[in-house]
Amino acid sequence: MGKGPGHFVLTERRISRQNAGMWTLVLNCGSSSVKFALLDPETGNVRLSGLAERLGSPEARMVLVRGAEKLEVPLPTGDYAGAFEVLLSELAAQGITGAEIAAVGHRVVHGGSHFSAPALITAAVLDAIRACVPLAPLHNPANLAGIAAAQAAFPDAAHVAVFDTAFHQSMPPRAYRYAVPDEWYSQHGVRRYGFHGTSHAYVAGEAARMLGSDPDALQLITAHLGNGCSVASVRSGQSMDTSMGLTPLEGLVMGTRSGDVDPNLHAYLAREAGLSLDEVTAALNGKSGLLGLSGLGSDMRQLEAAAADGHAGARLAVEVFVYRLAKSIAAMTVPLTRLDALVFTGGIGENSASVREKTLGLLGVLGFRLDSEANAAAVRGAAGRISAPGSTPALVVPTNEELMIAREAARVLETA
Ligand SMILES: Nc1ncnc2c1ncn2[C@@H]1O[C@H](COP(=O)(O)OP(=O)(O)O)[C@@H](O)[C@H]1O
Ligand SMILES: CC(=O)OP(=O)(O)O
Ligand SMILES: [Mg+2]
Repeated sequence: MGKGPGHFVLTERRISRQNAGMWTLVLNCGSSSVKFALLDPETGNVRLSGLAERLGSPEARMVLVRGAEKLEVPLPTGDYAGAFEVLLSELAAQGITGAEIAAVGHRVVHGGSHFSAPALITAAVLDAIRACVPLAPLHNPANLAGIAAAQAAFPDAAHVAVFDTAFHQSMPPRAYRYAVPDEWYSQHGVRRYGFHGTSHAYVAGEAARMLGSDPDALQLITAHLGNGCSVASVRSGQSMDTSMGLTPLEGLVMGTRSGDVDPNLHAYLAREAGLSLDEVTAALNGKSGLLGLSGLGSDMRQLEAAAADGHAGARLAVEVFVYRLAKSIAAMTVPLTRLDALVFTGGIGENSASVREKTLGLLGVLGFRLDSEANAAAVRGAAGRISAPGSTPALVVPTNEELMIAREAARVLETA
């Protein structure tokens, strides 16, 4: 383990920070992409960030962002190891050695019921992440491969897993239990886990700052609307309920995911269309949602433009997306005694004034009235209140999962 100045010294049970001011690398390894950011968890200052896409294909490439500069690098091997090699040489080019990376914070999608907080990655933690592979077959294997590649590339750093599910471990049984045979829960872990916890927690904290309130006194609904979408009910800084479930397929309409459907769908399509379980599951995850409804694409920007041009499928997709979102937001009021604010975040929540306007338009019953000017201004990273005076407050709060993961990783090191 690292012993030089500026390293975290890892002993079996203890870690001590020898030198502040080191960098934290945040990694979000998906099935075909790696997102990363090198930042200072105290200031949030991002030194370098990037995205490696189309891994596993000959077109694999990495886009590196240094300040205002963007640079595209091909990845001939197309794998995680190749992506880390490019990252290491880019760090070296910037005068940062791997040894200056004190911690690597890994986004891990599914932690099951094992984790209600981030964890220093040990053999036991890796076993627990592996045990959750059947619950997240698309996400967790990629997270594990990313951890292995990063441990090889940055052997002296402390590696910390930050789980999407952890924040939602505070949900009570009435929110996380499904009405199914008890042994499915007790023997197979069939329950609601919820995801995007890092983002829901971050924007709830930022909303409290914007409102000038104590987070412990606030009752919020947070809507994370990216490629994956979920809403959460957050009371006193704790998740009380959320729309995603056993897996990230449940709940809202998403880019390519269906969200809620009738649970008889698999059996019906097997009988009527001769589809296998795997084929239906793959279509519900990859060919449904905005893509399935529009027949055009999964990208909200593209669909809004096509809808404006009169494309019927795009119009329907946006309409169903918004209707289902509003319905889920209404459902998230149930654990609350009042609603202090609704918070929009994620690529769609932070940028689509039109989705926000339509959603609040369906939620007049909850006391929402839009401030159109403020709504139009809250785009491209601008935070703000988009509700009119006297309305139930609605806010736009840009998420920053990377900063939250970096802070969580730093917190694990400080308390270990
Ligand atoms: N200006 C915009 N107007 C509408 N939608 C937008 C805009 N900018 C980004 N989006 C949408 O945000 C979504 C991606 O969200 P993002 O949070 O970046 O995704 P991810 O979940 O992959 O991190 C896409 O549907 C994209 O079209
Ligand atoms: C868990 C999940 O849905 O993540 P993402 O939105 O990154 O796909
Ligand atoms: Mg995102």
